[in-house]
Amino acid sequence: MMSVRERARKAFQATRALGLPDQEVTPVLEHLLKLFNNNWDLIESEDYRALIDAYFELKENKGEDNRKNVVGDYGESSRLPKRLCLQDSEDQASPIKGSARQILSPEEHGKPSSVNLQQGATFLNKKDSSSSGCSNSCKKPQQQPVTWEKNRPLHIINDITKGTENVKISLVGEIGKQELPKFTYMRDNIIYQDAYVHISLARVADEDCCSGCSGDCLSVSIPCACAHETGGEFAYTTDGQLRDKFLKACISMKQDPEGHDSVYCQDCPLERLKNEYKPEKCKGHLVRKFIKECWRKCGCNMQCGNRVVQRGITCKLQVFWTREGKGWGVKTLQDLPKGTFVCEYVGEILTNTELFERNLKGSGNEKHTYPVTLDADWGSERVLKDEEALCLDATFCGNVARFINHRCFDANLIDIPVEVETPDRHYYHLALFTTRDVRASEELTWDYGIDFNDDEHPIKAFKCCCRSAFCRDVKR
Ligand SMILES: C[S@@+](CC[C@H](N)C(=O)[O-])C[C@H]1O[C@@H](n2cnc3c(N)ncnc32)[C@H](O)[C@@H]1O
Repeated sequence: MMSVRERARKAFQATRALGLPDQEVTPVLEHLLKLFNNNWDLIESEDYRALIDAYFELKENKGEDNRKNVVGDYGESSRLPKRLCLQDSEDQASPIKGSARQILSPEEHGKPSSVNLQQGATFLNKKDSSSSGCSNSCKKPQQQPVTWEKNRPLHIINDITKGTENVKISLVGEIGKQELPKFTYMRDNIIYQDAYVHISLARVADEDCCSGCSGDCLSVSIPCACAHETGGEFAYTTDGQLRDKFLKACISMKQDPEGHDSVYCQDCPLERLKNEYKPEKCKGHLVRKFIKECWRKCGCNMQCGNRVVQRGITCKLQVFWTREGKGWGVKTLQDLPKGTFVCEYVGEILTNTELFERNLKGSGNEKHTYPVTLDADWGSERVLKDEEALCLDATFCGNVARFINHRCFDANLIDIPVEVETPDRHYYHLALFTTRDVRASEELTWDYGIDFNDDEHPIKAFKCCCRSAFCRDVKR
């Protein structure tokens, strides 16, 4: 059991990470403790969400000049900050639900009383500059911590994962301002219909696993067969981060694709989609670096250091509404060192043809799109059959990664292919790792690798609002 002193120290550590001065946080903390009957769990839940929101609400209400009177601002009222309106998806147990219900008055609760994340989302993208309201003249080289600006009631879903992940992932929006996302949360990829993904132990050759190992493969002096893919050295360090050299090579490949090897399909599935009868020549696919994780045929245990992605999300993340016209986005609620695994991009596994057919069924006016092509193996010698040219589509079913927005060139995440269950490279996992140290409350982004000038691409590019100094969407 942590002492009060220790708990207070941790609370200040969290607020300091956001740049909030201790002397201003102290009275807010004291007030909330009184309100919550010294229940520290309520202060600590959601990464000190109640404390941080109370602080910002007060600041916004009173303005810079009145900060010194912070204690008096709450007076003896037993109200929660009105921006805190807590909701759960119906089958979730929220740590603050009981207390929130007791404390909030009906008008403070706001309108909606329950949230369902249902199926039935939209699909295709539209180059819609009017709704985004952004232009490339508003560039900033660095991503900034995300905080709430306006004094509006907040809408919080305690856990969008409905208990399927190791950690809860909350969603925060402004009531009445934006529609809640409609999709089914899924922790793992699932085949939609025609995709050929053959997972069988018989397909895993002896040289593709380490049946002779035991315990943790990273703790032995001579790396086992599972390190062959990454040049005889595991991709991970014993701290669970990506090895710097490996990460650097992946980033360099992403940032300078022309300077790296590409392979060309004999009959490119992407070109076939653009023009079935007269496909153009393959434009090339980058030869990607793969991570290979130990799996079921390996002798090591689940805690083996070479099993990171398959153990799932461990970082504290939050879905929030972005202000730049990108829709929902994801931020981290904790500092993340460089090379940290954040999450996998999860969706339905579709063939490219199925994706194309889905596109045709859509209205063409959908604002956001969620497909990612699994083309890291498309350039191998053989011709890919249709059922082997795959993509992940998170439109209807997916995990938190479906909310992560794009940033050109200097994104703080990078996508890396990961082999887990099958050595067949037309199916693999796509994992997102930090490219640098990321501070708590920064928005997480990855470079989707979009060519904003490719007007022929079956999925139209959006108007980019990434604000990177290196934004590639310069034409418009
Ligand atoms: C995978 S989703 C990301 C989550 C999405 N923002 C949402 O609200 O569900 C991709 C879509 O988000 C939007 N988006 C992502 N990054 C963007 C950016 N840099 N600029 C503008 N829109 C962006 C685009 O509409 C894109 O089709």
